[in-house]
Order: sequence, then C-alpha cells, then structure tokens
Amino acid sequence: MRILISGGGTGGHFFPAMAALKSFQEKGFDVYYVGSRRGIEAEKVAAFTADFLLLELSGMLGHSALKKLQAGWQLVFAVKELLLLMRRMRPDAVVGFGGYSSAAAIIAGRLMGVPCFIHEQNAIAGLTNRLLDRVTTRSFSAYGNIGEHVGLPLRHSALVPAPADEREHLLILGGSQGSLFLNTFVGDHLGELTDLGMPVYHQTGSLMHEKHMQMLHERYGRQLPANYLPFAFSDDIHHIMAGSVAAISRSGAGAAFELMQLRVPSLFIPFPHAAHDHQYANAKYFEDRGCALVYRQEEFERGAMDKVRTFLSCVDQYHGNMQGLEIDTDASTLTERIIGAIRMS
Ligand SMILES: CC(=O)N[C@H]1[C@@H](OP(=O)(O)OP(=O)(O)OC[C@H]2O[C@@H](n3ccc(=O)[nH]c3=O)[C@H](O)[C@@H]2O)O[C@H](CO)[C@@H](O)[C@@H]1O
Repeated sequence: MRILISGGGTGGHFFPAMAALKSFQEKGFDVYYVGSRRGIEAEKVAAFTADFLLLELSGMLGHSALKKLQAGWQLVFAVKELLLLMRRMRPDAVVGFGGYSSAAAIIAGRLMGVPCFIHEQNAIAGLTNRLLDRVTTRSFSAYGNIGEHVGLPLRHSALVPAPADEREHLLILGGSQGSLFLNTFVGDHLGELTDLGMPVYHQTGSLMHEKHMQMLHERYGRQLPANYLPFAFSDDIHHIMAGSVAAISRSGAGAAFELMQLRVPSLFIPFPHAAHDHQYANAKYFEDRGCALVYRQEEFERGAMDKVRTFLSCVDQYHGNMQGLEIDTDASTLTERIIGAIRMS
C-alpha cells in the first residue's frame, strides 16, 4: 500500500507527520511526503525520508490581503501539481497533519476519490481542520476534541523517560521557532536563573539566536555564567528534555506531549496569539491532571522568579502525579486505525 503524508510549516505539524511516516514504513508501507519549501521541513525532511516533494505554499492567517491572494494562488497550483503526482503514484490514502501543505493534499486526495484522514494536534482545532473534518474519511486528534482520540504520535527518541537521578538541569524551551517572550525573560533574570543551583539549557530559536546572544553580551559582558547553556535548535532535544528536572516552556502540542511523556514537570506559558488560544487549552489539560502549572504571560511577568522558585519547590509533587498520567504517544495507535479504515473503504 502507498500512503501520501502531508503537514509541516512548524515543528508542531511536521514532527508528528514524521513519527507517523516512520510507523507506516515499519509496517511495510511505501510512504511519500509532501511539504512546503518555506517550512521547517525544507531543512529537516531529508533526515527522515528520500521520498518527498516540497511545494511553493505559504500561510494565509495574519497576512495582508495581497499575501492572502498569493497564498490562494499557490494553493490552486499546489493542488494541480498534487493531482498529477497522485495520478502517477496512485496512493491508497492521504493523511494530513496540518500546516499549509496539508490542506492542498487533502483537497487533491478528495478530488481523486482517495480515502483522506487528518490529525489535529491541538486541544482546540483550527478553522482549516474543522472544515477538512467534514470531507475526510475519518479525523483524529491528540486531545480528543475532534474525531477519534489517538494521542500525539511522537518520534521514538521521545518515548522513554530518564530515571529521576539522571535529571540535572532546568530547560527553557521556546518551541520550534523559539519564543521572544522567554528570551526576554532570560535576559531580564539571567543571574537569578543561573543561581538556582543547576545548569540552565535555553532554546532560543534559529532566527532569534544571534540577536539574543548579542543582547546578553551587551547587558552582561562577554563572559556569561558557565552554567547557562543557550542553543538555537537541537535535533537531540529529547535527550535534553529527558535530563531536565523541570521545564519552563511554550505549550505547543509537541512540546507539551513530549515533556509530559518524558515526565518533566512543566511550567507552561502559552503563546497568547496561537489560533483560538489553543496553547492555553493544550497546557490546561495537563495542569488539570496535576502534572503542570500554567501562567498567562502577563500573570507570569508579575514576580516571575518567585513563581519559578515556588514551581521548582513542587516538582516532586508534579513528578508523582505524572506517574499516573495516561497519554498515548505511540504513532501505531493512529496508523493502525488508518490502515483499518483503508481496508474497510
Ligand atoms: C507559534 C505556534 O502557533 N506554534 C504552533 C506550532 O508548533 P511549534 O512548532 O511552535 O511547537 P510544538 O511544541 O508543537 O512543536 C515543536 C517541535 O519542535 C521540536 N523541537 C523544538 C526545539 C528544538 O530545539 N528541537 C526540536 O526538535 C520539539 O521536540 C517539538 O516536536 O504547531 C503546534 C501543533 O499544531 C501548535 O500547538 C503550536 O501552537
């Protein structure tokens, strides 16, 4: 059987797509990936598969009318290109994980009469997936808010937590693109953070890293504290997560599920402009289960370091609650349901 997988733009869509791609391959399927030339996939996809196509696609949300028009044209051309591709490869299913490329693949799949599936990663679905949900064979979601509840497919490296005595640092994580808010927080409190008594790993984001380092050197001089370990983006992030006593993080679905799966007590500060405030809902789900703490940005800013210290004094309690946390992060849950649905169609 042949599966066409699409989804990307940010890591939050791309990495679950790669976890599913791997799972289908392990079950003996041929998998072809379609993404955008502008997304994270342009740099990362070759490490996962040689069978891929990157199209000229961009986002519509939050852009000027002209950019929206351009994105609309790109979508029409992408659908045309995908129809030609699908005529050649004759896929048995199309699976979309969100992001610009996903809608084009699902539209082309429907026009070809191929069974189509989507996976929604967030606790509140975006408009595109709510519309696509009406035309897919079946829909799936990480939090159970649309379609069938299957959890979030994670890469193998995110599946096994480290023992408590191998955890030694604090992680500050901005998400695949980094977070200016968290970078500013680190800039304002570098001394207090590095005085907490453990190394501080800080993921700044590839586009912001240089500027962040320049800002720190201007404020604190050339010599930064030796236990401050900033990095732009790491392909080995799960290793860094697994060694964390605790994390202060944005709550993109990927980061939230990975930190919870790796049993890292987390203080989440949702990105306030995420569509329909989905990052808040993503984080709240885990706060309600006693495994995380959530602060809105403006709330966190009032006495931020006191909040961090109080949170760190409770990590054992969060860690204890996490032992009973049940989340599905095995990509097979999703891929087996899709295979079952293809066989029935
Ligand atoms: C700003 C924004 O709207 N972000 C959205 C984007 O996710 P965004 O990509 O921002 O964030 P996520 O936390 O969902 O995913 C980040 C992914 O990048 C990986 N990573 C990160 C840093 C690093 O150094 N190395 C690395 O590999 C993480 O392991 C994770 O798998 O899509 C998600 C899924 O729809 C949404 O929940 C987020 O709200």
